[in-house]
Amino acid sequence: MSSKPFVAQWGVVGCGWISSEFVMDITRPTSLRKVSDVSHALAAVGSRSLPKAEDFISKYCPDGACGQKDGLVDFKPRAYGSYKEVADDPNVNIVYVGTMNTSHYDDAKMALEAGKHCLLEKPATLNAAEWKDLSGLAKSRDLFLMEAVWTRFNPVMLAIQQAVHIDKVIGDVHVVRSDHSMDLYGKQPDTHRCLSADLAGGPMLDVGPYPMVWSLMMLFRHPKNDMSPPEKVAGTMLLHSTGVDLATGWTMTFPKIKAIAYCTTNLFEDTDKKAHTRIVGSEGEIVVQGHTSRPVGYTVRRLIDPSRSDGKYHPDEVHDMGFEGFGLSWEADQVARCLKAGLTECPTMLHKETQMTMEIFDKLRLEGGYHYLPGLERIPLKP
Ligand SMILES: NC(=O)C1=CN([C@@H]2O[C@H](COP(=O)(O)OP(=O)(O)OC[C@H]3O[C@@H](n4cnc5c(N)ncnc54)[C@H](OP(=O)(O)O)[C@@H]3O)[C@@H](O)[C@H]2O)C=CC1
Ligand SMILES: O=C1OC[C@@H](O)[C@H](O)[C@H]1O
Repeated sequence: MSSKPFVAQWGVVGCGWISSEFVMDITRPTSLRKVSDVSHALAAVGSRSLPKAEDFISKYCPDGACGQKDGLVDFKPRAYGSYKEVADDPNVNIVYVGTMNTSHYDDAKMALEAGKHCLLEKPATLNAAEWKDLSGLAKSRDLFLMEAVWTRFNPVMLAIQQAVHIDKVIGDVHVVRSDHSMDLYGKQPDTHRCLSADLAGGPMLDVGPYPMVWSLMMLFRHPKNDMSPPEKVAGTMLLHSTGVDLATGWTMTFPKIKAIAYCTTNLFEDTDKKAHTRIVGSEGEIVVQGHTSRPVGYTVRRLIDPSRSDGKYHPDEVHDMGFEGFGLSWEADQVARCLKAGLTECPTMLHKETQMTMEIFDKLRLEGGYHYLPGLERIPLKP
């Protein structure tokens, strides 16, 4: 006899684009992805404007999420004209923060102080000091907190991790090259959230987490690296007239496994969707397809004779793993499992990985000359 699934009861704050993808993904039937241990309910949606929250619910989730459609809970989603009311709603046990970078810290803190778990969009905070404070607050209250780096939970990422770490299909991994760039410069106004200093824009904070996640999942989390942080991190940044970065590149070394990551991001070009991330080992390479944040497949290219450097490969092994939806459901399912198990952090997206990422971004920003406008950081970096 199958037992009833655990239901995560979500409250969503911010009625923008990614929040709409999130609620549509938690509305998709869990059976489509063969999940039966957890489910999702949408308890509340909050916006700075009540009519916007009402419109959001009627457009994306009038009947709630999959758990409501399956009759697992009996409440409907409620609309609120403030974020605080979402956190205070008794049906909400976890708040999804889908607001601007500049209010992530405040919105997550508000949720935690209301006694609610929190899934916080990337970049988690503006600096490492803010994240340290938030993660300490979550721990002290025995609450779950996670930065929403959804790519970690994508089955393509997990299949490649298995192929590289366990099945060793490319031998010893030595190089990860990963890019996430977007063609926005000169095509969007400087008020766009990715170009604006008021909104702490720039590609490093916006899409830099994706080259980072490929590097961390392949190298930092390599069993032989034993979660040792990169020994050396070096970067270069090109600044926009608004003060945010327009292009940033950084390298990270992992000497325990003789590996290096080359990460890049800019606002001048759209990343090549057929080869955004390349993982190279002693016996071949893996080339990832799709968006850097949303991989949909990968190709394994095995060297015919790994002892030679003649560039001759066996025929490509193509793994097409396309899926329906945006791809946030796996992340939501994993968060629900963590809540069910009473965890305060997710084993595959640890607080210390967000901390390390924020420290690297702080270093790249300071060395690159990207300084936030006064007052944006709630906890300023120590000089
Ligand atoms: N995981 C992923 O794939 C993605 C993650 N993101 C992340 O999600 C966050 C939101 O991005 P996105 O959804 O694209 O942005 P949108 O502009 O579509 O929406 C952001 C929402 O933030 C709220 N908000 C709060 N303060 C402000 C403000 N001062 N100005 C404007 N909006 C404000 C608004 O909600 P309201 O008006 O309802 O209060 C707005 O709708 C970003 O931090 C981004 O990094 C973004 C895209 C993809
Ligand atoms: O996280 C993201 O992924 C997709 C991009 O389009 C978006 O700007 C970014 O925030």
